[in-house]
Amino acid sequence: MKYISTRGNVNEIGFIDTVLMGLATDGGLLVPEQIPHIPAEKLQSMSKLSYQELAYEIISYYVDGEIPENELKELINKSYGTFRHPEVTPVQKIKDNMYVLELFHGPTFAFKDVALQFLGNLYSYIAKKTGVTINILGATSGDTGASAIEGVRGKEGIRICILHPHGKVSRVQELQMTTVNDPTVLNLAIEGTFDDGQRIIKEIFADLEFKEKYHLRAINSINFARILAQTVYYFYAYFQVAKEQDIKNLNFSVPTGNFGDIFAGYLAKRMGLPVGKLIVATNENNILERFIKDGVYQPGEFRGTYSPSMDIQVASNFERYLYYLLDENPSAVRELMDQFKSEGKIVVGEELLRQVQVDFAAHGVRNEECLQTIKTYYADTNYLLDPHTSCGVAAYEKSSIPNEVCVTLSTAHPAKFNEAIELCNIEQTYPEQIQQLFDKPQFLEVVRADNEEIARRLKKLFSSAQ
Ligand SMILES: N[C@@H](CCOP(=O)(O)O)C(=O)O
Repeated sequence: MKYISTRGNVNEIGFIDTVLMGLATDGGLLVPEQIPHIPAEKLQSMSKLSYQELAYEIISYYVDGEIPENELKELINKSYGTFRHPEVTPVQKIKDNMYVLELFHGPTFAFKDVALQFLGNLYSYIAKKTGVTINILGATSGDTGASAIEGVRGKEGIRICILHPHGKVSRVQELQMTTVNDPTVLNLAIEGTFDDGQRIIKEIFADLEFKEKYHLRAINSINFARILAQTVYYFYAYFQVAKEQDIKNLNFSVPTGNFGDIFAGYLAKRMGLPVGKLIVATNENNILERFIKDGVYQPGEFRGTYSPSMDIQVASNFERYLYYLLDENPSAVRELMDQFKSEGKIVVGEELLRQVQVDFAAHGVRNEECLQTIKTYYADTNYLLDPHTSCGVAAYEKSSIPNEVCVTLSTAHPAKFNEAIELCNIEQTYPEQIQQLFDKPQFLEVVRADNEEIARRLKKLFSSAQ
């Protein structure tokens, strides 16, 4: 399997080099040259596998022999051995036609653990095998940061710097990241939004001399390994629901900000999984909803919401989707991305929009609607939704397919977002791992959202001895 850039100016590379490159050197995103297609009979045989066995099958298509079978299996087993549920990502039926895929049973209680436990172990494996240095730079709107730190901390030869928007993540998200006291971990709280952080890291990655000199690696979903690991749970969910229901195509409602999680579902569909509609659930930061409904991709004004992990304007993985929408034509992608840079928007015509709407539906959930959905579901089903999952469920309810079977991705545990839960007058019990965070000291520095300032901090962190 070879990987290429959505913008067409990177020579094809293998899986490990793709992981190490993160953001493509031409500014685009790396994608497989050809998406593998899994025949129906093979899918049938996969349906009985455990999560770990299934992960091995799916991931192997993309690793394509670069990691020996026993080592890849070991890496996968180690990654999912840290999950609190034997099924890793269990599916719960909430009501007729409505399932929730619980992705929050990993160490930091968010779906990011599914990919970042894997990526942390993968980086460690690559470092040991090849001797390369792994210095990670990432941006978070709340969940990726803690999950990435948890995925790599204590692993020899790995250092990590995470930017988060100061005061714009939940209390628990902040504590999960900033109570880590380790010289190899640097938390910078930037004065700005997640979009500022994501822009800064992309600009720093684009400085190829700096990237090479300091061995910068990515943990955000710009790294294809993130998408790949997230693809597995779409297959797993499909197989679990198919055991209970006679389904042909299964719909998924996906709370999304950076378009990574839903792009993983799109990839699963292109691999042959019978997926119906992918419902894009956003909050009031609804650039993706507007694109899917009207074909106009244009950032709006930042809105603080109860689902801070989705407080995102510019969705990184949108470019990967554009690449497929534009028939894998890198020049067309380049042209649109240049237009986005110069004019601040991308507009697609009616024909392309029709294609978009074949695969996707969308709903942007208002703040009040998010809280109301938490309250209603708690009252009716006794199931406590976190505010991101609540957006997913609300988007499903608003879509035109409420009589078809749908799985909503539950991206986080409600204990991470008590700010919203307490406004619903619901008292929750914190899991022990979260409760203990409240007594710990914090380690973070507040900095200006300024490339030079961040680069200065990085040089210091990445030049220090481990
Ligand atoms: N919602 C994310 C934002 C970063 O997204 P990623 O999938 O690219 O890591 C977060 O919680 O940090």
